[in-house]
Amino acid sequence: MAIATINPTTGETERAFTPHTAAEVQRRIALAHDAFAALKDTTFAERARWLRAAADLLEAEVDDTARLLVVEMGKPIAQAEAEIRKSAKGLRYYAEHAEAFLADEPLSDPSAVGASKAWTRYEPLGAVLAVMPWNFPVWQALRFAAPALAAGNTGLLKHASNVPQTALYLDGLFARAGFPEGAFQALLIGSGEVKAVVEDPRVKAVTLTGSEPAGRAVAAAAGAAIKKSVLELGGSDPFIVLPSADLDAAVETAVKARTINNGQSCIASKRFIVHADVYDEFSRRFAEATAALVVGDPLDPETEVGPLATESGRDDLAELVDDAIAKGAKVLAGSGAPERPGWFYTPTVLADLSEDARIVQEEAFGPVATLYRAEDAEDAARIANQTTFGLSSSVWTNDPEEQEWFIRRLDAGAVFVNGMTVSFPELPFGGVKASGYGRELAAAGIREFTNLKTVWRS
Ligand SMILES: O=CCCC(=O)O
Repeated sequence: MAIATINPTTGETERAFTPHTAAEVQRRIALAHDAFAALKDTTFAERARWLRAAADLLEAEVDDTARLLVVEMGKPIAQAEAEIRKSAKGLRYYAEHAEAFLADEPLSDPSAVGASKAWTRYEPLGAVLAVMPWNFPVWQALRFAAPALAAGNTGLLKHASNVPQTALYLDGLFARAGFPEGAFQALLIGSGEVKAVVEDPRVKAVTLTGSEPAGRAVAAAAGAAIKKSVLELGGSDPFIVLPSADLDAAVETAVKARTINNGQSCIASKRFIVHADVYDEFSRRFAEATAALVVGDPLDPETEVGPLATESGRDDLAELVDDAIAKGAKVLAGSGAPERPGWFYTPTVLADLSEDARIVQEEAFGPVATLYRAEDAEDAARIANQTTFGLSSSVWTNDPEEQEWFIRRLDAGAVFVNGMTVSFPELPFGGVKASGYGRELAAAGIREFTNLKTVWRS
């Protein structure tokens, strides 16, 4: 795939980039390696000051950067601004908390191990490679960068090929904020070059947010080199509605949850599993609200759903829908690409899916919802757990026992009760099953790329 900004609203190539040469990649890895030697001896306070300065820059430049996001990947402008502000918040969060998260932890009774004192200490690892996706091109990269840099690691960003200008913006951000040269750099390379970077002895670990095949390839390379990896892969998150739920809130949130970011979020609710007692009403209202969404130019503040980010993404989504319809699915709203330039897909609701429809198992990365009728809570949990994914989940019930039952029963990295699945700097983020392993954000996220060193003193 070419490294280029191709505007999804028009289909026009706005700017193309020459990939970094092998020599330039080597130079950048060396710089990241050398920068680590400097960064690991800086204090938490110094790194916190630079993280706050980076947050200030993000906020001051939000208008231009938000437009860049819209041009590169098509999300509605207000959502682009919100993403940048959330990223600034993430930087400030680690500026505030990194030192406490990585504080030494003494053993309360060192005599139990024959020591006068024993403790654990978190130390940074070195240069970490981050392979990041285009769907939240600032937030995803910075939720890696903030804890990594706060801990004293350096970062190398291999961003998605369709967001090169965002990658270059982030490449400059941390140096402008005061971090040592080389602390955070972008590599303009294709996915074929990633394995060699993972294998480079100066690169100590890798994190990837992206597709399952990409995750398998990167994890295999990291495993062969005995390096730590964190994977955040796809999801086909369930949104479960039970009879005691507040239906108004559930319908409103369901529409937002499925179509935020033009339907391209790993933790978007994708499968709507509704108890038979409320199925007819929920599905009617959900389909009506989906059909009423304003689809259009993402730079227009009235637009609720813009184009998909890539032509291939739009075509893959259309294939999934066509396959489901061919196998008997009922279309309650939308379906098909509208007649206009760019990579739009009409927000769609499908019901009565055949078990062998691909969309029942595969992730629909766009504004397409599937509806399932559940006979009871047990049936709802069965449907929710039937995919290979396990990223997040949302369950709507006002019965406290039912809430607790679902928290235990859902195979997912997170359960949101009566709310939309969202990431927060304060909460760990990650999945189980084919959605990946390891955690980003919160204390767990900063500890992933550290050496937990045990110290024993006689
Ligand atoms: O695409 C993954 C979700 C990103 C997020 O909302 O943090």
